[in-house]
Amino acid sequence: MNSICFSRVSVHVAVDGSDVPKTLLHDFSLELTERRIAVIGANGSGKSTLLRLLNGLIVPSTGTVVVHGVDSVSDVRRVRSNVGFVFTDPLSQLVMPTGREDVELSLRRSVKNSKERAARAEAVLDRFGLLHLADQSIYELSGGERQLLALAAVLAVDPTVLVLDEPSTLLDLRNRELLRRTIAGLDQQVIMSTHDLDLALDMDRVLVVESGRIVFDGGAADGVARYRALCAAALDDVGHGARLGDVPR
Ligand SMILES: Nc1ncnc2c1ncn2[C@@H]1O[C@H](COP(=O)(O)OP(=O)(O)OP(=O)(O)O)[C@@H](O)[C@H]1O
Repeated sequence: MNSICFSRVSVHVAVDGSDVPKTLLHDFSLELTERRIAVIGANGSGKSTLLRLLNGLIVPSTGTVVVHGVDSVSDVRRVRSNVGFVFTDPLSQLVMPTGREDVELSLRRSVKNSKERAARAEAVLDRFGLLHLADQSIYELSGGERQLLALAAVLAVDPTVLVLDEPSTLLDLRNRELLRRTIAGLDQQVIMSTHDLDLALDMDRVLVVESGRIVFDGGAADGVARYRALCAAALDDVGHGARLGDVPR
C-alpha cells in the first residue's frame, strides 16, 4: 500500500504538423517503496514528466500509476489530496499576495476555523524560519525564500507523499543544508528530481533518466556515478559538434 507503482507506463504527446507523436517516456514499470528517492538526468531527459505522472498533471498514454493505493487517473482528486507537489518555479505555485495568506489558503480545507488556521499557518512558517517574511509581498522575496515558502505551503497540509521538482535550485549553501535536514526528518515518502548530486547522494534509491528511458535504478552512489559517466560521454561529443541544448539520443 505504501508504494508508488508505475505499471507499463509510457507518455507520448502529439506534435503540431506531424503524424508521429513525440515520446517523452518510453514504456517502464517500477515499484517505489523506499522513503527517499531521487530522479536525476540531463536537461530534457524526462524527470519532470515522470514526477508529474504522480499527481495526475500528466496522464499516462499507456499503463497505470498507483500512488499509495490510489489510481492517478480514475481517482485524481484523491491522489492530489495525498500527493504534495512542489514545482521548480515557486511563482507558478504561490498564488496569494503574501506567504501567510498562501499557507492559510493551503489549510482552508483541512482547518475550517479561521483562528485555528491562522495559528497553524504561523506555526508552519515558524518551523521553516519564514515567520519574519510572512507578511511581505511574495514578489519582494528572494528566489530561495520563495522556494522555501512553496515547500512550507505544501507541507502545511501534511501530504502522504511529497514530490519535489528540483527543490534546491535557488537555495544558498546554508538553505540547501537545511533542506537536506528537513527532508531527512519528514515522515512522508519523498520523490524528487534534482541536479544537486549531494542531495541525490542522501537518497535511498536513485533513478537515472536519459532520453525518456530509465537507464539506472539502484543505490545513490552507483546512480550518481552512472549519471557522471553519461555526462562525460556527452561532453566527449562536444568535440564532435554537440551543442549546449542537445539532448543525448
Ligand atoms: N507537452 C509537451 N509537448 C512536447 N514536448 C514536451 C512536452 N512536455 C515536455 N516536453 C519535452 O519532453 C522532454 C522532457 O521534459 P521534462 O520537463 O520532463 O525534462 P526534465 O528532465 O525535467 O528537464 P530539466 O532538467 O531541464 O527540468 C523535453 O524535451 C521537453 O521539451
